[in-house]
Amino acid sequence: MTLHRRGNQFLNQFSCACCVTSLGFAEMRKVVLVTGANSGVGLALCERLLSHDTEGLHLCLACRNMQKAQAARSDLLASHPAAQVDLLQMDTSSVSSVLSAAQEFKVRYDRLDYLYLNAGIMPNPEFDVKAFFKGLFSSNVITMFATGEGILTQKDGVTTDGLQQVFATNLFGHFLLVRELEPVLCHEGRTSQLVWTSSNNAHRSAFNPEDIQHRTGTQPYSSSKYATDLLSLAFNQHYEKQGLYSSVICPGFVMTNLTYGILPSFPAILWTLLMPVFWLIRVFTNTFTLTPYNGSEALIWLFRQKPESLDPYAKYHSLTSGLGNNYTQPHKV
Ligand SMILES: NC(=O)C1=CN([C@@H]2O[C@H](COP(=O)(O)OP(=O)(O)OC[C@H]3O[C@@H](n4cnc5c(N)ncnc54)[C@H](OP(=O)(O)O)[C@@H]3O)[C@@H](O)[C@H]2O)C=CC1
Ligand SMILES: CC(C)=CCC[C@@H](C)[C@H]1CC[C@H]2C3=C(CC[C@]12C)[C@@]1(C)CCC(=O)[C@@H](C)[C@@H]1CC3
Repeated sequence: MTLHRRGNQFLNQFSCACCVTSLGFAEMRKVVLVTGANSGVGLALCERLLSHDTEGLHLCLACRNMQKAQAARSDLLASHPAAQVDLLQMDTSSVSSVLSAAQEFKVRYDRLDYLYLNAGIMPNPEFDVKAFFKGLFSSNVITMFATGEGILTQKDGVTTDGLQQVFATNLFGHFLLVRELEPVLCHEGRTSQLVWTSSNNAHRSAFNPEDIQHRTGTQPYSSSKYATDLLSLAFNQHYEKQGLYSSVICPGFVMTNLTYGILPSFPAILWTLLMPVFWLIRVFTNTFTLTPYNGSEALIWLFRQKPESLDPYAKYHSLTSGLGNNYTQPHKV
């Protein structure tokens, strides 16, 4: 009951926004928190951050499953033994878990320089084979491959807090996290960055401001990503004067647990056999980044930028050329 009330209280704050260590000061390592860091794009980002700057960073992996988190930490330390890598238990779909993780974070660290809001799900996806083949022979074929538009729907669930699962996991838990971490994110004389993993699949048509959780539709994933884009814009306005900057990225189409789940009956070997087809498609659409390493390009690119120089109205895309070269390109949201 109490949880429901707290959830609702925060949900009200959220709606408004959407509709428009142990480390001491002596140690000046930048603190980076990554959600959904134990696999896919999040793990590749951690690896690349450590390759970029092993000594200057204090990395904190926020994961719901501590066994997977330990495995990811061991992998990272195997290639970067001098790195500082901590774990934080957090389930972004649960209000109480996010609140206690944020509390724990504030006890452990007194600063947060980069917050990567990356955890995400696309549960019970349904792939419309008929629409896919129709799309293949239409003028929209490139858009279909770049965005997945018109060929994917999902069946959503409800969390124990009474929120829609996709909304809670992809967006609301992250919203709550940012609000709770304000004291470590907003510091005078220092800037911090929020970086959201959004998607090309974010469609305005899927988002209904009267139903921000997408209780009644079949595209909760698209809706949650569109709301992510809106929220980032709103955060930029809200935190402008406090030195906190927010950006959204799309990693492109990446082979990860999330995408394997789209065709669950497809054995892993078939995905591997399809790789030459995907490389060919990449010649026509540079959004087929395919590997988590390539997909994390825009995330690492943003890490290297001065946040003041970023366009708050842009979505930064990880792209891979037909020849396999990675680059980042902004497109207006
Ligand atoms: N793959 C793609 O083509 C694209 C992906 N994206 C986005 O990229 C992001 C990363 O996904 P990707 O790397 O592809 O997929 P993965 O499934 O590999 O990674 C998703 C990560 O999110 C974590 N996660 C899921 N639910 C929760 C939760 N309730 N609490 C905490 N962590 C959670 C997962 O943890 P666990 O291992 O425990 O499940 C995992 O670490 C997502 O936001 C996704 O929407 C956007 C566009 C394209
Ligand atoms: C079986 C063959 C030959 C192809 C399968 C194609 C689709 C499974 C695939 C084509 C474009 C992909 C895509 C996504 C999922 C898988 C596809 C539909 C996403 C929707 C995954 C999640 C995202 O956030 C989008 C950016 C992706 C867009 C492209």
